[in-house]
Amino acid sequence: MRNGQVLVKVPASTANLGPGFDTLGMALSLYSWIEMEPVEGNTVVELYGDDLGGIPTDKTNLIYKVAQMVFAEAGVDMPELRIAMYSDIPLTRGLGSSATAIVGALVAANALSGGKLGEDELFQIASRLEGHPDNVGASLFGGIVVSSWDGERAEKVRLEPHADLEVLVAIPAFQLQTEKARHALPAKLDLKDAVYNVANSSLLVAAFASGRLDLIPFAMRDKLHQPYRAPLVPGMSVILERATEHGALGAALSGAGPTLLALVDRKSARKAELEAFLLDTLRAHGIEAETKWLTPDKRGPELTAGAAGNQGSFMERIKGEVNA
Ligand SMILES: Nc1ncnc2c1ncn2[C@@H]1O[C@H](COP(=O)(O)OP(=O)(O)O)[C@@H](O)[C@H]1O
Ligand SMILES: N[C@@H](CCOP(=O)(O)O)C(=O)O
Repeated sequence: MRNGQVLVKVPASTANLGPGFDTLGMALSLYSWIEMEPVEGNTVVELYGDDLGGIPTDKTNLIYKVAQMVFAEAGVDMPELRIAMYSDIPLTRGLGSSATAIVGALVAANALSGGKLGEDELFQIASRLEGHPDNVGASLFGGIVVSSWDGERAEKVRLEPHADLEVLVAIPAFQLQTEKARHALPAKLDLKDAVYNVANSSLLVAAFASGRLDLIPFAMRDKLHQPYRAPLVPGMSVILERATEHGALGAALSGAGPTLLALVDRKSARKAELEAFLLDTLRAHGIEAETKWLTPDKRGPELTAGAAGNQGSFMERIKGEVNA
């Protein structure tokens, strides 16, 4: 067991990117910070940030439970822990907050147990815990991650995002549990719709891999999950249909929603128009939302090791990075 603290900065993620349900993920420049250190006495979980209300601060916390799994897997005795977390990622909005917590806990606990588990082992555990590999893959490897999980093993290829890709998200003021949005999906699909999605998801991956941003408007269309989730997010159908008329390369529900996401060419002169279109459309459907301009995160988790009993508060240690 390593002494001292470890601090991990983990990116948020957007899953699916339209047609790539449970397969495509992209890391985003919106972050959570998780600090972990073994302590004498009892485990404490400190949560900072406006949006973390309701998350348990005892040993039922997801981060603690994931750390427990890592220590068991690495064959190391479970220590009592001090866990601190600050997050700029809104919870339950389709920006992969649960994946971020899982990945941050895995990376931090693995570092404390001497780095016994490799990246692939962490990816397997994370996919199993999350139940799909798209968000955890993006948060763990950064960039755009194409993954496939058969219920036992996940494989992935990471793609470097195009330098001109920018991302606009409109985050509605209401929460939507991923589980609820998964229950809105049908048990069976029409063959025509399945073919449509296989084709578009494959084309989208090829477009990302070859830098063909011009193919995004065509390839980002989906018939597998978004039509069924549309009733859960008023205004979503209009945004998905018409965002390209307002300067987007393509638009999608981010993960299971309710956040809506538009891919944009960084050089576009129509960013203000697009942002107004998203906000006005949601407002016309009775939904207040907040927009953020983001970029794809290319680094994945960033780990810093500090000394035990570091001076200053957790927030002082990450100050300067938050909202940077
Ligand atoms: N830091 C955290 N500690 C504990 N649980 C968390 C943390 N972050 C997220 N979660 C759990 O994940 C849930 C959100 O996951 P989910 O419904 O998949 O939405 P999303 O991942 O899109 O934000 C939260 O309601 C909470 O239970
Ligand atoms: N592929 C999943 C992605 C869920 O992402 P989240 O960020 O909403 O948790 C799905 O579409 O259900």
